Amino acid sequence: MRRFFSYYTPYKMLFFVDFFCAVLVGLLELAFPLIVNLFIDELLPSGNWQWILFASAGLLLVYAFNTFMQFIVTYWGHMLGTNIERDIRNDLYAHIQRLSHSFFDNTKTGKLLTRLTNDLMNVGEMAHHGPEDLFIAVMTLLGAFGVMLSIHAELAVISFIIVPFILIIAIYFNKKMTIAFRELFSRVSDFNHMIEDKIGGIRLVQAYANEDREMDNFRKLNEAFRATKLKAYKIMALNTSSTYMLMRLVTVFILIAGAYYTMQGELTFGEFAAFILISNILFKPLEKINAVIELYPNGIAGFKHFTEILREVPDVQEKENAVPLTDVRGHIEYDNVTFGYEAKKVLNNISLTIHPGETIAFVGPSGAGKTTLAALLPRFYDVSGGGIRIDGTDIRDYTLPTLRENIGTVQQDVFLFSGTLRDNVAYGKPDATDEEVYDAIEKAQLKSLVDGYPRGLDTVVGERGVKLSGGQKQRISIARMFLKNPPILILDEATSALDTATELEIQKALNLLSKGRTTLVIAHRLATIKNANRIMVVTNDGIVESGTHEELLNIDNGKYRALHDAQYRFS
Ligand SMILES: Nc1ncnc2c1ncn2[C@@H]1O[C@H](COP(=O)(O)OP(=O)(O)OP(=O)(O)O)[C@@H](O)[C@H]1O
Repeated sequence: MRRFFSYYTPYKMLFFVDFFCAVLVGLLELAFPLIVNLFIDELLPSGNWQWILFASAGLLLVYAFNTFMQFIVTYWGHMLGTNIERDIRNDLYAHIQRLSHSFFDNTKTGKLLTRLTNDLMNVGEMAHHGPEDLFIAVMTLLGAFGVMLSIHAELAVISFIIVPFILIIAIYFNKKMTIAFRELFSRVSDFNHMIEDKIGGIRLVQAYANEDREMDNFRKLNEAFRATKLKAYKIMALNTSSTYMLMRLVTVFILIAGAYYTMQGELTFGEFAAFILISNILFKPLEKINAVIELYPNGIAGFKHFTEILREVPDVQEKENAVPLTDVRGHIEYDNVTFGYEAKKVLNNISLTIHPGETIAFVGPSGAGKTTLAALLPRFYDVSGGGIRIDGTDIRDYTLPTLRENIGTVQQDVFLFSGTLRDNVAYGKPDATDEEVYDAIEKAQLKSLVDGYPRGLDTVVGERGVKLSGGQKQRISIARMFLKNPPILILDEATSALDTATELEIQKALNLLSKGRTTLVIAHRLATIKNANRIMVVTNDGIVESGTHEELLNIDNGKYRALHDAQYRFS
């Protein structure tokens, strides 16, 4: 709760103005019953029209003032809520961005989507309505009770006898609603995850003609969602209707007791009428309390989810005294490196040295750990044993952004953002000029593609680059790398999606790019890495062979030779 209230701190002024106006709005509602009292007991018997008009004008003024206050409460109150919602969302997104790859390996994107949208909207509503409505309600109840007391103490107490019961019922249902909404939240999250997954994979669904099966799954989830929602609404309906009944009991109590006291001469007709009207005003704060009680579980569940993610500590952390990685020579050492994904051990005591400017290729069977070996260098994951050094310093001693700025990775799965060609290429250097972007595009053999589009660099690539071919996407990621210009390169199957002719051209470009840079190449097609300074064969037993293409071919019964023979057997 302390964390929640800390979000109000920057908006103290807004909060107090909103609160003040809200209380005025609540209390000024009491003007009407009081004026009615005055009308019936004083003004009507006197027959003085001047006073009647004067009192009516006074009431009109109160209403005009209250209208203005209403505007402030509704607009500024929601401004407070939306400001807090925005701040929490910014904090959450900033934190999510800092989390490590392992978190994303194990977290559904749909869940994060729910956290960032639905959950926080509920938190925003609670932030605004929660304290404000409760406070208005309490103040209006106290104000009403005070006015009632000043008119007739006994009747005031009778009128309020039921109020505690209404509050007890509200608290009882609040507990039930909290549980129901927690379940509902989890369903929304499942739902978002499914939509994200299945709509993202719609091409696969259609290719396998699996629409009916997916529709069945969707129906089941949708039905579970409906059932959970209905459960929550049932509790809500029970709460609203029982509160309604109790509130109407208050009116009946006042009617009976008020009639009695009026007949006894303890109450004037005007006071009796005022009591009845105040009992109607009482409903408003009680309904507000009820509304907060309905809102609260949503908001609290949303905020709890937010704090859960905030408590996630990134596996990969920057040391306090980390230094920036600058003037990189590109000397890399893997020293007895051990690593595993959770329980699964992938790398065992790997040691290797890569000299500045060298191109080292990793080949070997699928799943042996080549990609993992490279992913440890930019610290997407941290080693569980041993260490990796760049230019003699452990990579954990460098600041994370400078380490990653100096390492460029062209991956097997190219991710393009929905946007233009320019946006995607310039992602490597957001402040790049058009000349620089064109230069990178030319080097990545993309010029003819860009020139072929009427809108050139402003061509929209579609979600995840769906309007481009695999080879084109790969060349865009290579163009990005030309712009980023890092001293250390990781090319993970960088040319795998290219036809042989384009591959040769790109290979030339990549050779140019890797000149003077330390380059780690992961490749299955041996033709692309023949000229590497050294080739390492990685298997489940670690690095089993190392040498130049020729040296490795000459090893009798060698693994590299076997891979080579298998690839060239039919050529
Ligand atoms: N994020 C992950 N979480 C858990 N296990 C993983 C993860 N990424 C890879 N693995 C596992 O680690 C092992 C090594 O995977 P890696 O991708 O490094 O192999 P690779 O040699 O690059 O394979 P390929 O040549 O097919 O790309 C595999 O068994 C794989 O299933």
